[in-house]
Amino acid sequence: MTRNIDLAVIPGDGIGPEVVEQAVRVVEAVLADTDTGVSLTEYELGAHHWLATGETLSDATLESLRGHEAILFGAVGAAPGDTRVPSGLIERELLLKLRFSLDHCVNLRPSRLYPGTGSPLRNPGQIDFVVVREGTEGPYVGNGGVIRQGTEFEIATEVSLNTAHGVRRVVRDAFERAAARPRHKLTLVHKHNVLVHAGHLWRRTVEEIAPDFPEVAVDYLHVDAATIFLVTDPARFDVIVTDNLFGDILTDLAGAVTGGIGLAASGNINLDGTAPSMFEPVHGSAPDIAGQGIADPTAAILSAALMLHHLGLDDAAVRIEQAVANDVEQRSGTKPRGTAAVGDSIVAALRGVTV
Ligand SMILES: NC(=O)C1=CN([C@@H]2O[C@H](COP(=O)(O)OP(=O)(O)OC[C@H]3O[C@@H](n4cnc5c(N)ncnc54)[C@H](O)[C@@H]3O)[C@@H](O)[C@H]2O)C=CC1
Ligand SMILES: CC(C)CC(=O)C(=O)O
Ligand SMILES: [Mg+2]
Repeated sequence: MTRNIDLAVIPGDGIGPEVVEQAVRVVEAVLADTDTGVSLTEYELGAHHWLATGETLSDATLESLRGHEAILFGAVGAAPGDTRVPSGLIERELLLKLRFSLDHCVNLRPSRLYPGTGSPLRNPGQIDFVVVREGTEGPYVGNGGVIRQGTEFEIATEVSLNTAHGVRRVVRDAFERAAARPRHKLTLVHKHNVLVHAGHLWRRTVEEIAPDFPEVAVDYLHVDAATIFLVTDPARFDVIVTDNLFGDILTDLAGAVTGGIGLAASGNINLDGTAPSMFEPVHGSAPDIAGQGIADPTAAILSAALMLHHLGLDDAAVRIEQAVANDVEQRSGTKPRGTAAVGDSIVAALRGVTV
């Protein structure tokens, strides 16, 4: 064994543990054929853990997580109707606290229509783009408040925070990704016709950085128009750069048009290596299907592949992606399989893939 990767695993709530179990199996299977080993440390966190202990994410747990090379994350959050868990508590005090504390400024969300995947679109074309969503700022920072609560004069604010530093590093990362991809195209998505303060910062930043990447063609869409094109002509996109909220919404839509949210992977990237990056499916804890063994683990498995790329284990990552592509190709027209059956099938498909 020449290398051992030290992973933290946070299965979370609902379908999180179900899909992470399959992702871990696939990582272990792909590395079994290599001289890289893997150590896993599981962290019990999420709404269920808060109900049992009152802990969302303690400083000690956060410090311990910092010591790992990467984090594989399932999903967290209670069912929207579960009144035992205050809405937003787990999302803010666990998930967003992790992303913010570990400086996960780039939320990387690739979207690819695998051959054989059913898209709800009649003529989807070749969909292969990546959304570079800002991950630590925007309207998700909790900058707001309520006054005169419960009265007819109640005022609630939720202020979007955008720093020059935060926007610049994400935009530069998006340009670098566009330059490294064959089509060399970058689309800024915002709403700068109305959100003139934040929007103009994003726009000026793109204009400032563009000359460093003359090979990258830049265009711009307002977010409402972007939703149209994601449905009518998703093949036009290559790299999209956008803020935290718009990126959240666009990537669920992107998941839907590329065959379902159960296929959509993501990475929360710490760009300067000061903390571990974290890899998770785009979807949430899906309380409506939790415990039934029917969640699609493919998004979690593809997130694990993104993690292996990030750790420099490109051959292992490409093998997983190819095994997924082979498996997905055989799905068309067949009965949906359960979570474990999809994991079995992808582990089996790995055997036939060499790089
Ligand atoms: N990263 C995270 O941990 C996230 C957590 N959440 C939390 O998850 C909980 C549920 O949120 P929702 O808005 O319902 O979003 P969701 O993504 O959990 O579910 C939306 C729909 O997609 C389906 N779905 C999701 N993943 C699937 C999979 N792997 N296979 C098959 N179907 C799948 C669900 O059954 C549901 O019908 C909430 O507490 C929310 O705050 C939501 C999004 C991200
Ligand atoms: C609960 C949100 C903060 C997470 C989410 O929906 C996402 O990151 O896609
Ligand atoms: Mg989301």
